[in-house]
Amino acid sequence: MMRSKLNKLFNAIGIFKHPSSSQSHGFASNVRYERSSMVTPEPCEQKVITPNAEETYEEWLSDHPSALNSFEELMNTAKGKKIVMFLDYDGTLSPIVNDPELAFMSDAMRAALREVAGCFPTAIISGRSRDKVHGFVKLDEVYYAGSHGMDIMAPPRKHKSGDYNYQPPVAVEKDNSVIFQPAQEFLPEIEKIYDELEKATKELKGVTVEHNRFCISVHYRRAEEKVHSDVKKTVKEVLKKHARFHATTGKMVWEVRPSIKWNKGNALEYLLDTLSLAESSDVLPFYIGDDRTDEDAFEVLQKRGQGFPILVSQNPKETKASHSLRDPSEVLTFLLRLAKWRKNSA
Ligand SMILES: O=P(O)(O)OC[C@H]1O[C@H](O[C@H]2O[C@H](CO)[C@@H](O)[C@H](O)[C@H]2O)[C@H](O)[C@@H](O)[C@@H]1O
Repeated sequence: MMRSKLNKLFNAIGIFKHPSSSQSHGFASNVRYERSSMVTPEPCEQKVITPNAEETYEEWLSDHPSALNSFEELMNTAKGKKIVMFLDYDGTLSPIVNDPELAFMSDAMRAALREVAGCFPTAIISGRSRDKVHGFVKLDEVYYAGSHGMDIMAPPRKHKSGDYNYQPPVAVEKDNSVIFQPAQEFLPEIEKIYDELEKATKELKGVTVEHNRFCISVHYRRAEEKVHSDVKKTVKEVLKKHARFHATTGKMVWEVRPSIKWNKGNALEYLLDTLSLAESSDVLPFYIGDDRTDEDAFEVLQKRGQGFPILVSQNPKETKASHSLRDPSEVLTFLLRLAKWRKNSA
């Protein structure tokens, strides 16, 4: 009720067009290929500007209560359940900053994450390359899925054969872990696209291209507003030559990715499976994320009817998350409370 009222308001004032999230949803028993397409949302952040933003946020909170204020309630559900913690990186574990290379995680956040990972299986599912996010987080007790879930370092237990029709070209054991990379065959073309994007954006001041291994980010946070539409045109132009790829929008970024039906939601399911928890009725997954691509994982939890999808946002946003946290500092508090709860209940 409240949500639909808000949506009407947003539509009426022409802001906040929430796209269907980046890839198709549900648990893919196969990795399927999608027709290449550019998504249509404008390359801008989901900003909500209202005369009385705080009041609107309060209203939104009644639909997506703070995970901190609801902590006791959440933990009542958790009793006797196996908690698994999934987290996004940028905007969740680290604050959004102008330079993507400087999105460091605080020592306090690292310590909290280490605590949580000592209590529950913990995974980070990021749009960044797996190596880069590991470089920021620097914890070996956490599982990492990079490139929006297209590059997973899973626990040292192979998924049950037969669950996935698609087998990656290479599933290697490394440091006792399994690497799952459903988009491996796209790598040579990704290199070409990266070079083309670098060349095509060279003259666009403030625009940078980030190689995320199985996807590429074209950042325009540091570009003047008048350049934003040129960025979109450039990305579109480059993609015309690459029919097996498409682009989605994030926070001041275009993300170019292979058109396969594999997203953060699939990565979440895959990791649950490797933990032997996919079929378990007493698993309780949490997923905390701030961006559109996290909605795919929220939807998986919603469909499973298990666990808590938590959106990190200071603004009202349409989301499949059940709960919310305002910013990474609230994520930190939440992680600390969770670890403390575990220790007290053990
Ligand atoms: O899935 P995530 O871990 O949230 O990654 C999504 C993108 O995050 C990064 O970009 C965003 O954060 C940057 C640093 O705060 C910011 O400068 C940028 O404007 C944001 O879009 C990352 O650099 C991208 O490659 C990821 O795709």
